[in-house]
Amino acid sequence: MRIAVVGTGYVGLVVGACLAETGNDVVCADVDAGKIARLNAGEIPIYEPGLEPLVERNLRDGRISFTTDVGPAVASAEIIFIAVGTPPGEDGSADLKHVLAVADTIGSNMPDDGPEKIVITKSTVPVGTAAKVRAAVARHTGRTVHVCSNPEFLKEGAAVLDFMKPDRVVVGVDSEYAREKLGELYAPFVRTGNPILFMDIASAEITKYAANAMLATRISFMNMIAGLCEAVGADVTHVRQGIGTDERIGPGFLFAGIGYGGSCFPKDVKALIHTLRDTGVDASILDGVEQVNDAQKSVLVQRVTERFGADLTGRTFGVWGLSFKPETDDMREAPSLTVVRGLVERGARVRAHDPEAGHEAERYFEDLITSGGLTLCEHNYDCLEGADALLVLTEWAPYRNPDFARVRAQLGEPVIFDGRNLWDPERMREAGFHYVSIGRQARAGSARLAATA
Ligand SMILES: NC(=O)c1ccc[n+]([C@@H]2O[C@H](COP(=O)([O-])OP(=O)(O)OC[C@H]3O[C@@H](n4cnc5c(N)ncnc54)[C@H](O)[C@@H]3O)[C@@H](O)[C@H]2O)c1
Ligand SMILES: O=c1ccn([C@@H]2O[C@H](COP(=O)(O)OP(=O)(O)O[C@H]3O[C@H](CO)[C@@H](O)[C@H](O)[C@H]3O)[C@@H](O)[C@H]2O)c(=O)[nH]1
Repeated sequence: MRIAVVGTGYVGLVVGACLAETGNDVVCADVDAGKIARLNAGEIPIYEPGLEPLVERNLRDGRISFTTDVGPAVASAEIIFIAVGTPPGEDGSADLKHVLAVADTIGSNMPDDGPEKIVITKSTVPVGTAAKVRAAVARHTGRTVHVCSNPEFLKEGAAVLDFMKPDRVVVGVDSEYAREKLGELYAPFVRTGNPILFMDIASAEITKYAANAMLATRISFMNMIAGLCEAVGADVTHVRQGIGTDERIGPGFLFAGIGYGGSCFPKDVKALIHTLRDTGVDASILDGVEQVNDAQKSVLVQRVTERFGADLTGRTFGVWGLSFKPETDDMREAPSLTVVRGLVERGARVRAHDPEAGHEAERYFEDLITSGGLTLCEHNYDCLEGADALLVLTEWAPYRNPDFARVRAQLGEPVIFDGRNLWDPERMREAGFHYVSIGRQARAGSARLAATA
């Protein structure tokens, strides 16, 4: 099938490459000329495991191409994916300006004849958006288009695998033609028996937000329980195992940490709250989810000030991990933004390392780097030179089994604040570290119940 994917970011590029891999003829269009130039030169602008060989192979075999000419790309395609960003507006609602700009381009480039066209919202968009896309196209043309909602559930860091072997494909349609075409398009991806769930468009649009909000709720719930564990001297790891083995709950997405980040959960929870309020539905569960998450991002800075005092002037801290999670260079809404800024604002200097997000960190922390508050290090051990303590913010694999003797020798004091619960508290204590993690030890002054037990 001839496919156009408009928006060649994390989602658009993965969708385009995976659809090319199954034999489709794909053109990826984006208004960012720099990005398209790099892609045409065979360079992948993001770090995403497995993506580079996929793009290379399909580029070489002529099944994928990249262009800034959005108009001709959508004019010649029979299936058009809209995969542009839907950032939060000032009120938290999803800003649809890029989506509707693409719809406008589709309408104004509609050929007078040729095969029927399917327009798919792949971007995460609030319920009711398909109707707005349809209206934007219809302003330019009398031709009918089949507008569908096909939300994407891929995770960064595992995007190619998630798209190739999805748990499910959700498709909101209101025509038999679109249902058949999308059934054919996705057939190679659901061969192993995972379902394509066809439904009405509104339900598909809501499904995406419901999935992300449910996952974000689990995380905030576990961070709340971690706070309780710290207050009474219990261990959130045991609680996680204790509840995750109940098959009604399941083991995934129950890891306490320093809050969820990334380009999706924070913005999608906000957008769903906005939709709920707009429609007069109580949003208090999600208000709580956000509140817990905002507080959780500051937990490590609080622990640092409990140990070193509110004024951190003259202190230096080593930081391992800046991306919002491992296996990605993405720093959008990363907890590291709160933690690193929090330390520097209190007078500290930070020496940080990330295996892939260095170039993003240069952008996000330009001011701190210029002022000397933050130094980015080539190697994770370089961060520890002259540092008072180490903070672990992202659970990258190379951080999991460090040379603890070297860590101890390099640190001014053997103090580690672990935001991702990488190590066993007892073993860390035996190794001579003052080790602070999330929800696994009673906090000084808050071990009320444990002390009285
Ligand atoms: N990143 C994820 O893991 C993920 C997963 C599922 C769904 N989503 C959703 O998918 C959408 C895209 O997310 P992303 O992370 O890929 O965003 P992104 O910012 O990485 O990419 C968006 C791209 O769209 C381009 N663009 C903007 N306006 C355009 C226009 N008018 N014409 C052509 N190109 C245009 C931008 O230049 C950019 O390259 C969002 O709605 C997001 O919520 C993201
Ligand atoms: O038990 C957990 C699991 C995750 N996280 C954090 O949650 C955030 C999001 O993680 P993850 O969901 O793995 O990453 P994303 O790439 O943002 O993917 C989410 O957002 C995408 C965009 O909508 C969806 O497509 C995916 O299904 C959904 O998992 C990260 O900061 C993680 O550190 C935790 O704190 N505890």
